[in-house]
Amino acid sequence: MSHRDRVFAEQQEQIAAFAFDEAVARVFPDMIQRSVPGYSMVVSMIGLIAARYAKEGTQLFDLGSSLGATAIAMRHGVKAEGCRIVAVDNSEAMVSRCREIVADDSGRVPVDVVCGDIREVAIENASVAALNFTLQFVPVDDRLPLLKKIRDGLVPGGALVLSEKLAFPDAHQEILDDLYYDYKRANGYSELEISQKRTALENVLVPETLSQHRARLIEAGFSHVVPWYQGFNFCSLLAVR
Ligand SMILES: C[S@@+](CC[C@H](N)C(=O)[O-])C[C@H]1O[C@@H](n2cnc3c(N)ncnc32)[C@H](O)[C@@H]1O
Ligand SMILES: O=C(O)C(=O)C[C@]1(C(=O)O)C=C[C@@H](O)C=C1
Repeated sequence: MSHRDRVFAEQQEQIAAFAFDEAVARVFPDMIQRSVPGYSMVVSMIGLIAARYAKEGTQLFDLGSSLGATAIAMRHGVKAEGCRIVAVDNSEAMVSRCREIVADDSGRVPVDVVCGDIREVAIENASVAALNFTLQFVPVDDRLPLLKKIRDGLVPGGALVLSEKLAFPDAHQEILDDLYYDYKRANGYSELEISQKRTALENVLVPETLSQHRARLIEAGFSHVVPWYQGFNFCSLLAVR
C-alpha cells in the first residue's frame, strides 16, 4: 500500500537531517515518485538494461535498494539463466519492507535482500549494478573507492547504472532548480514541504556535476560513460566496464 508523503507537511521547530527512517520508508514510493522527475521510467529502463547486460550465471546488484523497485525491475528484465540479484540497503526500515515486497512479487530470479553498507558489501561476478539515486548520499570521499570496487567486481562488458541528482556549474543551476520546484508544486507539495525538505537534505544529499561524475567513473576504470536520461536536474548514466 502506498501512503501519501506528508513527512515535511507540518512546520518543524528544528529540522533534523534527512534519514531513511520508518516515517520515510512508509511513504517512500509516493515520495520518490513525486520528487524525482522520470523516476518510474528510469526504473523500468533499468529492467531493459538488465535484459541486455545480464550474463548467464552472474549476479546483479541493486545498491541502496530502498523498497527494491530497481531489483524487481531487474528481476523481470533478466533473460540470462542462472542469475541472482542482491539488493543492499543500510536502512532497517527499508530492508524489512523490501523483503516483504520481494516475497510478494511473482518474479522467479532469486533476490537476496541484505541489510548492510554498500561500501562494505562484496561485489563479485557481477554483470549489472545499479546505484539508482544512492551515490548522492555516500560521503564524497568514499565515492571513488566504491566505484572502483564495483568496476572490479563487474565481468568484462558489465554495466553500472548511475542515477543522480546533478549540480550545475553555472546559470543552469537556477534554471533547473526553478523547474524542479515547479515539478514538486505540480505534484502537490507545498512551499513549506519544499523548503523544509531542502533544509533536511543539506549536506546529506550532496550532488555533483556531470563532468565530476564522468571523470570519476573513468578514473574508476570504466571504458564508456553514456548519459541516457535527464529530467530537469536528475540524470542517469550507463557506465560500461
Ligand atoms: C533514494 S534511495 C534509492 C532508491 C532506490 N534505489 C530505487 O530505485 O527505488 C537511497 C537509498 O540508499 C540507501 N543508502 C544510502 N547510503 C547507503 C549506504 N552507505 N549503504 C547502503 N545503503 C545506503 C538509503 O538507505 C536509501 O534507501
Ligand atoms: O526531494 C528532493 O529534493 C530530492 O532530491 C529527491 C530525493 C532523491 O533524489 O533521492 C531525495 C530524498 C528521497 O529519497 C527521495 C527523493
